[in-house]
Amino acid sequence: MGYYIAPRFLNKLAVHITKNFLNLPGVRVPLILGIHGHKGEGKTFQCELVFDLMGVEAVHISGGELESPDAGDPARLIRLRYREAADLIRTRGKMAILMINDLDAGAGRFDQATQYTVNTQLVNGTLMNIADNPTNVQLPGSYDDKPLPRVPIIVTGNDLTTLYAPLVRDGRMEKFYWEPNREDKIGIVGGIFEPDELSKSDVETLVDTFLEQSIDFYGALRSRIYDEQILGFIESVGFARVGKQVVNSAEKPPSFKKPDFSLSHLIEQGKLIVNEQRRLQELRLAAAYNIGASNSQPNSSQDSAPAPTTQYERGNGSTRRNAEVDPPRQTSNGHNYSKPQATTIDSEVVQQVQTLLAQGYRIGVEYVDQRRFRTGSWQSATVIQAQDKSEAIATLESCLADHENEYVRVFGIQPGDRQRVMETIIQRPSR
Ligand SMILES: Nc1ncnc2c1ncn2[C@@H]1O[C@H](COP(=O)(O)OP(=O)(O)OP(=O)(O)O)[C@@H](O)[C@H]1O
Repeated sequence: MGYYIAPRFLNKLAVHITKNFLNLPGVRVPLILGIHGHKGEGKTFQCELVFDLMGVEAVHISGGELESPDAGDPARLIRLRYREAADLIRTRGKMAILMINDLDAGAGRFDQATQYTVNTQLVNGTLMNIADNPTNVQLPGSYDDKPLPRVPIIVTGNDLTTLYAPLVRDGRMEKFYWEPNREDKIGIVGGIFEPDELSKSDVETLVDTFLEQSIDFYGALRSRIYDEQILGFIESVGFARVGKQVVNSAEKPPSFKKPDFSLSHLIEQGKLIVNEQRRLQELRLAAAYNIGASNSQPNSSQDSAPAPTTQYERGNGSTRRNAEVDPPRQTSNGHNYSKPQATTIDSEVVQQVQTLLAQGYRIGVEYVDQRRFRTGSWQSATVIQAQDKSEAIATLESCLADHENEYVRVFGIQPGDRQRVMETIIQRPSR
């Protein structure tokens, strides 16, 4: 496969790395480069391509390593890996960097309801400390007074605003928002399909047909084209024997003839993948399961109304409607629901809010525009702290007004483990 690196990406990374190895008089160079943007757009992959091209040694940490049951472990790991990279520079005389993938997944705070753990605080603090003193990074229990070479740090993430704000300030972290434009996509997709001899115009048509899709989609599409042949192979060997044939087999590995990489076939298969994405977005089975789970909460308040068990869809335009909501109802213990006030919000949503508040949940609100809806890149609008239903509904109404013509969803945030329940899309843009 002919890998293509978008020139903007290459330039940004090459300058950041090189600048950190130069001694520019009177210039304070940020140690960290934060590459952020939507998922699957090739942030990590292209970093690796740049490291290969430039002969840079990369020492990795992934976001998943930044939590641990033992407080302090991840911060120690960062210092350890930083010193490993410094050692590579010293002993091999090569450029080396520390690469932290998906930093926000490990050290971010996704909404006001998620708390910093001791580890996330320490990780943010450690990175700040290293950015301020890159030549003096010590491990607990020992002190090395020999200054270290400076090791540039590259972090990737979807939303770096979830990190501790002083860490991302300009002196410490240079930011690079990566969103490939049409030209970048044509170059990258051309590289992905290079072995399949797709013409330039076919690549352009493919990109234009699925312009909203991330780079990841095209890799998945290429892999999917092989599915028909693989199924043919499984059927020829037999479903029961295929395991023996492909794992530790003495026989020659199967070979496949070149599948149909015609443009029309690619578009047809691409549409199937898009349909699957759409179903995933719209079905939201997890939300339905959560609703079921929250219904069976043993300690749910007696005053709370039964939670709706299914999601509902809007008709045309928006889910919101002008409604004088439900009349007061009486619970089994004789308590009245207070009569809801007139609101522009659908009565089911009002009831959902009431249920969540009664069960002690906080209410998260997220929004996303039409384009990002397809990639599932929801952003936090607010977490409603109000205990009082009218106040909560008023906040929700103002959120809906702020995000008119965008998707808006609400969900309950369980106290303690902060799990989401009853996630429901309450507004959809009118097209
Ligand atoms: N330049 C490229 N050439 C070929 N394939 C690429 C290129 N860039 C990305 N890809 C494909 O896209 C996939 C996703 O890329 P990558 O994991 O780097 O995305 P990301 O932006 O880091 O995503 P996330 O934010 O979810 O971690 C890769 O596994 C690869 O298949």
